[in-house]
Amino acid sequence: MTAQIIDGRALARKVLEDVGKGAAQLARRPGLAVIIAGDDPASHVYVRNKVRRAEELGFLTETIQLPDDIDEGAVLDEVATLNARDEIDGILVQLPLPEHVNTLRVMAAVDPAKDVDGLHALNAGRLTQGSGGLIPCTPSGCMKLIQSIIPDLTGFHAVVIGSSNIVGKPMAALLLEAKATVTQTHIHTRDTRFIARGADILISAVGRPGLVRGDWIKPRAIVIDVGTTRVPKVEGGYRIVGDVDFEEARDVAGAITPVPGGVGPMTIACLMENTLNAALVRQGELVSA
Ligand SMILES: Nc1nc2c(c(=O)[nH]1)N[C@@H](CN(C=O)c1ccc(C(=O)N[C@@H](CCC(=O)O)C(=O)O)cc1)CN2
Repeated sequence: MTAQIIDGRALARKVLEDVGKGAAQLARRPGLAVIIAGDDPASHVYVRNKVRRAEELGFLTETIQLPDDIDEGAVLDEVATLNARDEIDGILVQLPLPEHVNTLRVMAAVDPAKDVDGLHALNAGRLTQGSGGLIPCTPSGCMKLIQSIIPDLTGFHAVVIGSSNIVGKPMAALLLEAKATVTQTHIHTRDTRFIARGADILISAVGRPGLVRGDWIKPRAIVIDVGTTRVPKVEGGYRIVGDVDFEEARDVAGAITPVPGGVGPMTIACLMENTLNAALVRQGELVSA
């Protein structure tokens, strides 16, 4: 058996098309501001791609580039300035931040109504209660990918490998809200392979290339690979690899996301969707994201 490949680029195009239509209805174009601190090359690629997509949709964009040695107070000042600007609907602080800057304090400073990353405690809390709010982009994209294969997840067993605030935890909350039975693993979990083998839907969000082997996968399961690790090539440059051993997995799984071209493009599309939703709420067109 060869797994169906879930095409993240194609699904992202559809999401972006809908976002474009929604944005065209607004009196004022959505505004997205991105803060990036430091010189991490991958972060710069992601930010450039986000800004490019936003501009293609006609959004107002602004990138605030800060040095690696910026102090936390200065980052908080930038966030406060953006919070106060009416034409900015969405604020995104690219992660990781430099080590000396406390990520949770910066997230807490973002106006929850403009928190298009869904990482403010208020939005994270609303997600666990199923009471709306802005949802982190990668898990939101994963849900769309999963539901493109199984629209109704009631009673399916989902296993989430990884427990980060940005992917693992919100992913588990979304799956629970969709009535799946959820198991979450973390760094101290014993025998992750055994747990993974029980999954109808397996999501790996760890950032360890090749962690998930073919014998970790239940036959016909849906496999969502969130890993995007840059591995240097001998001839120079790099390639992007996921957490899943794709060649082994495709012989066992029912459907699988590729890396690249799976979750990554959906992350950016869902950021655009969140920015539109934040703009709709702020312009009084929607009660809640
Ligand atoms: N504030 C945030 N920081 C980070 C997030 C996030 O959601 N919010 N997620 C990741 C990185 N990320 C977005 O910022 C991201 C990663 C990968 C892709 C993507 O499109 N990947 C492509 C390959 C791109 C390449 O060639 O490098 C793919 O998988 O097809 C988009 C966004 C950490 N930080």
